[in-house]
Parts: sequence; C-alpha cells; structure tokens
Amino acid sequence: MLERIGDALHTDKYQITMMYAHWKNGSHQRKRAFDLYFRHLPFGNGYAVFAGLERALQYLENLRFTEEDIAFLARQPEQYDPDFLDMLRTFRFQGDVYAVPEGTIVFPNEPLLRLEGNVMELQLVETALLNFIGYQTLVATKAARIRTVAGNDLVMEFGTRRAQESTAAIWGARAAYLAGFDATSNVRAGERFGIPIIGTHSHSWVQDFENELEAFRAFARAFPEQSVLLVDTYDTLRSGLPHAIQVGLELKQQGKRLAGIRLDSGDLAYLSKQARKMLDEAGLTDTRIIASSDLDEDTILNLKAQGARIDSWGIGTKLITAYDQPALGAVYKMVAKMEQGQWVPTIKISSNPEKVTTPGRKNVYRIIDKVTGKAQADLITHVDERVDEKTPLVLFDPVHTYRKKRVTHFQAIELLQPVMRNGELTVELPSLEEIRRYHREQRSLFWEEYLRLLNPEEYPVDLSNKLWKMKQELIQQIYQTFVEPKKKQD
Ligand SMILES: Nc1ncnc2c1ncn2[C@@H]1O[C@H](COP(=O)(O)OP(=O)(O)OP(=O)(O)O)[C@@H](O)[C@H]1O
Ligand SMILES: O=P(O)(O)OC[C@H]1O[C@H](OP(=O)(O)OP(=O)(O)O)[C@H](O)[C@@H]1O
Ligand SMILES: O=C(O)c1cccnc1
Repeated sequence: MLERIGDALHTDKYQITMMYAHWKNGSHQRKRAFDLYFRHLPFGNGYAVFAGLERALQYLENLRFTEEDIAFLARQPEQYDPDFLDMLRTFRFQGDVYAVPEGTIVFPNEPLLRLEGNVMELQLVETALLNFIGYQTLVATKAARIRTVAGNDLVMEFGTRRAQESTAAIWGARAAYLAGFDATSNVRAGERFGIPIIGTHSHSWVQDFENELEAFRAFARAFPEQSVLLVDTYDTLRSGLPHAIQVGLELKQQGKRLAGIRLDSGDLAYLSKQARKMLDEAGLTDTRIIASSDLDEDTILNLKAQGARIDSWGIGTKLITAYDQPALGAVYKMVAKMEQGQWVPTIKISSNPEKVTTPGRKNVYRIIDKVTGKAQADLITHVDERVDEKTPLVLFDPVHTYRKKRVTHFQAIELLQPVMRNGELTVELPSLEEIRRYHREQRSLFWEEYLRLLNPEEYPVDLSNKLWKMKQELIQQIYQTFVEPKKKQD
C-alpha cells in the first residue's frame, strides 16, 4: 500500500478542531458549499492543466477514521468528548461534488471543484484536496510546457529520485503522462496506472566493469534489441561514443540494432551533433540520441535552437519538483450557506481586491466559437442561470467592465460536472489514456496565443452579469453592515 487512500488524518489540526467545535455547538450538520480554485498561473504559463481529481475522489469515497486514528485523537490534550470520538467511527463523506474533468485546460479564479455537504465533512477534506490537486495540477502544467517544446520527440519522466517522497513521484508521473509525456522510469507508476515504463542504465553500470567496452558489451548481451548506452562516464567523444559504436557494429553484424546512446553531461548541443555525425559515419543511422541532465522547457528550447540532434529527453528534477514554482497556491473557500432551505451566497472580503471571493454556487461555461471551433472565454455563472446558445451573449471583463464583447454562434460547454452524490461516485472515471486523449483535444480548442510559453495572451474568464451584480451587492452589504458603523464609532 502506497498511502492510505481515505486517510482522515491527512489534514491540518485546525480542521479537526473546527469539526469538534461545530459538533459541540450542534452546528456540524449545517449545509455549506465550497469552491476549490487557484488565483495565479504557474511558470508564467497562459493556462494550467487540471489534474488530481481521481486521487481526490478516491480519497473522498474511502474517507475513514480508523481505530488507531481515534485512539491517537483521544490522546490529545483537548480531551475530545468520547461521544465525538464515537461519532468519528461511522464518519463518512456524504457530500456532493461537481468537478472539471481531469486534463481540462483551466484558468485562475474559476471553480475546479465545488463541494456541497455538511460543514464538518467539508472542513475536514480541505487540506487533502488542496494537497492532491495543487501538486498534480502543477506537475501536469509543467509537463505540458515541456511537451510543447519537445514537439514530437519522446519525453520520459525520470524524476522519482528527486521527488518530494514516494507518493509525489507516483502521482507526479501520472500527472506528467496525462499532460503528454510518453513514459516514466517509475515502475510502480507503470504497474498502477499502465504508463509505459522505460529506462537506460546508470554510470555505476559502467564503473562496475573493468572497462567501458566490456560494460557496454555485457549490457548489449542482456538487451540485444533495446540497449541505450550511457556514454559520458569517462569521456563522451573519445571513449563513450567509440565504444558504443563498436558495440553497435557488433550488434549490427548479428542482425540487431543499438537502440540509442544517452548523453548526461557537458554541452548537449555540441555533443549531440558530434555524436550524430559519428554514429551516421559508422552506418548507425537509426541509433537514437537521448539526453538528460537537469533539463526543462527552457534548456530543451535552447538546445533545439542550437541545432542539437537529440531525439528523446529524460526529465527529472525540474519536472517532478515543479522546480521554478513549487506550489500552485490553490485555495478552498466557502461560497454559500443553506439557510431555511435556501442557498445564501457568502463572501470573503480582502483589502486585496483579487482575493475577494466570488459568492454563490457557480457553474463554468467554456464559450466556443462555432465558426472557428476555438474557445473565446470562460464564463462563470450562478448555478441557476442557463446560458442560451440562441441568444447573443455580452461578455465583459469583471475588473474593467467597459471592456465588452458580444458573441453569437457559440457553443457553451459546461465544465463543472456532477461526479459524486451523497458521498458516492455517480460517474465512471475515465481511464488515464482517455484523460490524456481528452487533454490533447482540449489543446486544440485554444488559439496558439494562449498556449505559447513566453508572455502568453491572457485568456478571458468572465462573470455573468447576475453574478457580477451579486458580488458587488454583497461587498456593499458587508461594507455597510460591518465597516461603516465601525468607522463612525472611531
Ligand atoms: N548547449 C547547451 N546550451 C544550454 N544549456 C545546456 C547546454 N548543454 C547542457 N546544458 C545544460 O546546462 C546544465 C549543465 O549543468 P552542469 O554544468 O551542472 O553539469 P553537467 O555538464 O551536467 O556535468 P556534471 O553532471 O558532470 O556536473 C544542465 O542544466 C544542462 O541541461
Ligand atoms: O537531471 P534530472 O532531470 O534530474 O534527471 C534525472 C537524473 O538522474 C540521473 O542522474 P544521477 O546522477 O542521479 O544518476 P546516474 O549515476 O545514473 O547518472 C540521470 O542520469 C539524470 O541526470
Ligand atoms: O533510465 C534512465 O536513464 C534514468 C532513470 C531515472 C533517472 N535517470 C536516468
């Protein structure tokens, strides 16, 4: 077992504290709605790739406090009421979940998940959901950037040894694959998710033998059709390549083929060009060149610009740790309360306008131009609103409201789908291959301007008129109720 899938203690203490305080208050059954979203795109990218849903839903479905968990809580200085601890024995997540499909291209401030349920269960799950979705979305987005620069080259995820612990390695490998990587070196991820597993050999293999040639020959004997030889242990051009070529020619004489060589240090542009030349001159034109060594989308782009002759890329540290931005900063905010059988929107005000939450239970529509087939904007609406494809739509920037656009002939795709009801899955989750395919299709919905890696255009995420007004009214109301009377007192 890699991790306990429904681990109820995988949470922050304050969630348990609030559960208890609600229970003591008798307020734990209050019905609430929360949104999960992020505020800023990572890596200067123009979009993010939503990932982590499968893990999140498995967690919600299996959420349990074990006897050991309860015994641990019982030992805490709070001395929780035994009836509360007893209640935890039968605790299950019984809420409803609406989610954007995994692999969807998503943007800041749009709900990726909406959860409705009792406040106690919704508090408990916040930490774990942010943990799963934040990390996997980050790695999937980084992987999408790397996939973009690599074109049709084979890209392999090599990060396990550098990942922040084992579950990060495994779920990171999955996130990379759904965003377009071709394979992983992580064997467990292969077994668990069906991701193709792939690999070469390390420097220690070469060091282990009397000399490099013998090491290469021994490896080729074991894998006569699939050997990729690491050529930089001693001297890439003077030793590694000549020895690899010798073994390649020996394989050729036996009607076999040296699959590849791997470069793992030095000037990868220069070395790959030299290597290609040497391999071609020896007649080993179908031996591929694989590169690794602290690669990311910037180095790959640069190497390609330098004319590097690299066919395949192994990427570890910078992908699996989301090196240049290690947190997505996703948030989970209460957006509505059930009062006397009615949903009432709630808001969190902040002195920073971008942190003011958008109140109410919401849907997200992707507006697709029927003529071009391209996405024009995402529109966040109140759940009660229906976007009528037959009526022209006026979209406006929620901050600079004078910036308006009238759209006609459009298709409105609802992004948030019901996936769980009363704690039970209501849909069959797509396979990883289906998610990967869906992600590829998603990309074709967007103009290049939004997908480019450097200074992409900002994709519009707008609020419906109704939602925008509701937000302004609530801000006014809060101001009049809480802030102005206080000012008068002062
Ligand atoms: N032609 C190139 N242009 C730009 N970056 C390159 C080029 N060749 C290699 N790089 C990158 O430069 C960095 C080189 O790293 P560094 O100098 O630490 O070590 P190295 O050459 O891999 O050697 P070692 O592994 O022995 O430390 C890596 O991130 C690599 O991807
Ligand atoms: O550079 P990354 O993108 O993180 O990719 C993973 C790295 O892990 C290996 O190096 P390591 O020095 O750990 O082992 P080795 O002896 O097999 O080279 C491999 O050779 C890569 O350089
Ligand atoms: O198979 C490889 O070459 C490999 C795997 C993990 C890390 N570095 C290299």
